[in-house]
Amino acid sequence: MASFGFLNTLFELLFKGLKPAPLDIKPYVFPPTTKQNLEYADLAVIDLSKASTPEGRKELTVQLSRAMHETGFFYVINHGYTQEQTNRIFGIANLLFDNVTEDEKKTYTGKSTAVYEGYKPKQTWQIQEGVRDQIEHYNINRKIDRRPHPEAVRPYLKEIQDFAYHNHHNVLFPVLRLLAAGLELPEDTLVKQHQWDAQSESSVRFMKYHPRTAEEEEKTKNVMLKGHTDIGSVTILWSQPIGGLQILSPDGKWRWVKHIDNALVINAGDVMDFLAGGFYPPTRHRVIQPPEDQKHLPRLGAFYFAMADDDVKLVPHEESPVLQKVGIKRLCSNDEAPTMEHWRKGRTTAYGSSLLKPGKEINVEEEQIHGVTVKHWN
Ligand SMILES: O=C(O)CCC(=O)C(=O)O
Ligand SMILES: [Fe+2]
Repeated sequence: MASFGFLNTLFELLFKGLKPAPLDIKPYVFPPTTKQNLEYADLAVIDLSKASTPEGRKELTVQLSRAMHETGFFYVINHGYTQEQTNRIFGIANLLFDNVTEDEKKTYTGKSTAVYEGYKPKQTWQIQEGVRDQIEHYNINRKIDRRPHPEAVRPYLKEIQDFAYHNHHNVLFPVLRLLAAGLELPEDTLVKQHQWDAQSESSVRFMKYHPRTAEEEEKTKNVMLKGHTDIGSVTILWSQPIGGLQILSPDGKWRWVKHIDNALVINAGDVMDFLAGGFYPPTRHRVIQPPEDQKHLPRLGAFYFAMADDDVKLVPHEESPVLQKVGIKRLCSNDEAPTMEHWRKGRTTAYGSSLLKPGKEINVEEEQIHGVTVKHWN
């Protein structure tokens, strides 16, 4: 036995000696936050570390369900990733845009119109007056080995997989439990509709907004990503210092979302509206040109877009005592309700390419997806 131990140690020493140095990446340096005085939205800050005790969960349920019901956006802090881990994810994200040739990007560009996979090149979406977007994104299903990925990120796939897992289990699940508790439903009601192992498109997305020409800015009135609601149930946005994200407050005013170091910005999408019978409405938001002192900089983002499992029928949880009290706001009848898969395909295929019709409200355009009116804000 002893000699085996010795051989093992010798082997390990030799092997370690031959192993390449740990792979390092150029750290992504976050630019400074804006010095401009902007009108910021007043958003609740949820300390997720409190979710580990029953008393903490009680407190968070009230705080979070009110934020989701009234504002639709909130911050999460103490989510379990350190600032260093977050910085590293942004460093890896940046490789996908800066360290991959245009040719290789073409190879990994998503071919499907019904799901985002791989790259979405710039200029695929209509914004206004013939101007198209300057946003690149790279979308990765949480089961990251479902597709191959560009060479530049292959050494970091484990970290991207861990990132997806962390978003799903350590952020999405606690949030879904608190949202269910806010509807007085069993804690796991929404978690069961978002299973890690189910067929679903819950995905990581890295995005890069490139600065635009003065003409593009003028024609779009500085809108980089039109006002919209998200397709899925919950969106987790990893806060980064370049401004531009705005939410439409209930008083009809667009307000900026302020950056908080290593915080998450979380919002509900259409699917939460369906499942919660209107109690957690999807938040209307957009991205405009960053403030004066940042507008020359590219804007890098990291997100987790959670969707329900593909086979989930998007009907409200009528059994909720809260919904029975306040009433259900239906988007369609239960008979006509789409499944998650139908909704995703309908929304993704139409996004940025369908012909929008003027809506009833000013500056609002509309389209019909599976008989449900979807609005876009200018
Ligand atoms: O870039 C952002 O801050 C928000 C992006 C967004 O709203 C989206 O991709 O749905
Ligand atoms: Fe969005």
